[in-house]
Amino acid sequence: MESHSVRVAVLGGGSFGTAIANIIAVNGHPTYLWMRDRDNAEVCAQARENSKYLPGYPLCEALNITSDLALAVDEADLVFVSIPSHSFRSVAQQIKPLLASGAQVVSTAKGIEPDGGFTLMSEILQQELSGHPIGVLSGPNFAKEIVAGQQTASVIASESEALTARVQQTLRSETFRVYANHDRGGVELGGALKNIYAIICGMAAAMGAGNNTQAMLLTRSLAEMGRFASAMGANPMTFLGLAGVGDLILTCTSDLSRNYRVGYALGQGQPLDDVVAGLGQVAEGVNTLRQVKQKADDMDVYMPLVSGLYSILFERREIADVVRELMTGEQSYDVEYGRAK
Ligand SMILES: NC(=O)C1=CN([C@@H]2O[C@H](COP(=O)(O)OP(=O)(O)OC[C@H]3O[C@@H](n4cnc5c(N)ncnc54)[C@H](OP(=O)(O)O)[C@@H]3O)[C@@H](O)[C@H]2O)C=CC1
Ligand SMILES: O=C(CO)COP(=O)(O)O
Repeated sequence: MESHSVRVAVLGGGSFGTAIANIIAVNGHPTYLWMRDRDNAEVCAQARENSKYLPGYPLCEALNITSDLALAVDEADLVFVSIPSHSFRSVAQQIKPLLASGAQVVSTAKGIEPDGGFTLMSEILQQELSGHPIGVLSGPNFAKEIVAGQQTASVIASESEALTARVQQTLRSETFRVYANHDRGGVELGGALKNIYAIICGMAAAMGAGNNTQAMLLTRSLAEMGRFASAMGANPMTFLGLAGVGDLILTCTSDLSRNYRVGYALGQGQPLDDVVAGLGQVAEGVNTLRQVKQKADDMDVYMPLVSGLYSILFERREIADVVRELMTGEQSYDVEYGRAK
C-alpha cells in the first residue's frame, strides 16, 4: 500500500470538488483545486473558504486554489474531475495536452452527457484521455456533511487496482472511508439514476406522502434502477451497496439534496424552469431523466416511475393523473433477481 504523498488535482470549484480537495489536503497530499473563475479562485484562496458553494466551512491552509489549469494538472498523479455533466467533456478535452503520462483520472460527476447518445462520464474520460487509468467515485456523500466532518463512506470503481488503492489511500481519514468495486458502470449508473428518484420523492413529500408511500417509492425505485442497469450490462448486486441503495436513501430522504428540492418545489406547483433557475447549483436529475427515458424506450426496459415523471415534467401531465395510473397499473413481481422464469 502506498504511503508517500500523491500530487492531486481536483477540477471544479463547486461544492463537491471543494469538499474532496479539502479532505486530501488535510491528509497531507499536495493538492490543487482548480476553478475556472479567476476572481473567485483568488477570493477563495485569500478567505480560505468557498463562500459561493460552501459558505461557513474553513478550508485547509495547505490547499492550493487556482484558476491556472496547467498549474493544477501539470504533474498530478491523480486527477478528480468534479464538473457537472453538461461541461465534463470540454474540461476533459482541455486537460488532455496537460496530463502527465500515467496520471490516473477519476470522475465524481453523477450525470449523463446531454444529447450524447447515453454517454457516462467515465466513458467520456475513456474517449478523450485514452491510455490513462480511469475510475468513478460515487456514494452517499453530501458535500456539506463531508466538510462538516460527518462520518462518510464512498465507493471507488475502476478496472485498475492501482487506481482504487491510491484513491482509498489518499482519501481515507477518521471521517471518510472508501470501499472498492470493479463494476464501474454499475457504480456510475447508481449515482446518476438516484437523482431521478430523488425528484420523485421530493415531489411526493411536498404532496404529503406518508411513510408507507415513501417506503414504496424507495423500494420500487431500487427495482427500476437495478432493472435498467442490468439491461446496460452492469451487476445488479452493485445496487445493494453504497453507490446504489446508500445514495438512493440519502438523496430521496433529505432536502440537502438539490434534486429532492427540485421535486419538492415541483410538488408545490412551481414551474420546472423557475425551479431550476432558482437553484444556483446543478441538479443532474432533470437531464438524466431525459437521457434515461430515451434509453429505456430504446431498450424496451419497463420503468414506470421514470415514464411517469417524464410525462409530468415534459408532457405537462397532471401529477394526480399520473399517480392514479401508476397505482392502478399492472401488479407484477416484488423481487426480480433470481426469480424462476
Ligand atoms: N454536491 C454534492 O454533494 C455532490 C455532487 N456530486 C456531483 O458532482 C458534480 C459536480 O457537482 P457540484 O460540485 O455539487 O456542483 P456545483 O453546482 O456545486 O458546482 C459546479 C462547479 O462546476 C463549475 N463548472 C461548471 N461548468 C464549468 C466549465 N465549463 N468549466 C469549468 N468549471 C465549470 C462551476 O463553476 P462556476 O462557479 O464558475 O459556475 C462550479 O464550480 C455533479 O455531477 C454532482 O452530481 C457528487 C457527490 C456529491
Ligand atoms: O449526490 C449527492 C449526494 O450523494 C448530492 O445530491 P444532489 O445533487 O441531489 O444534491
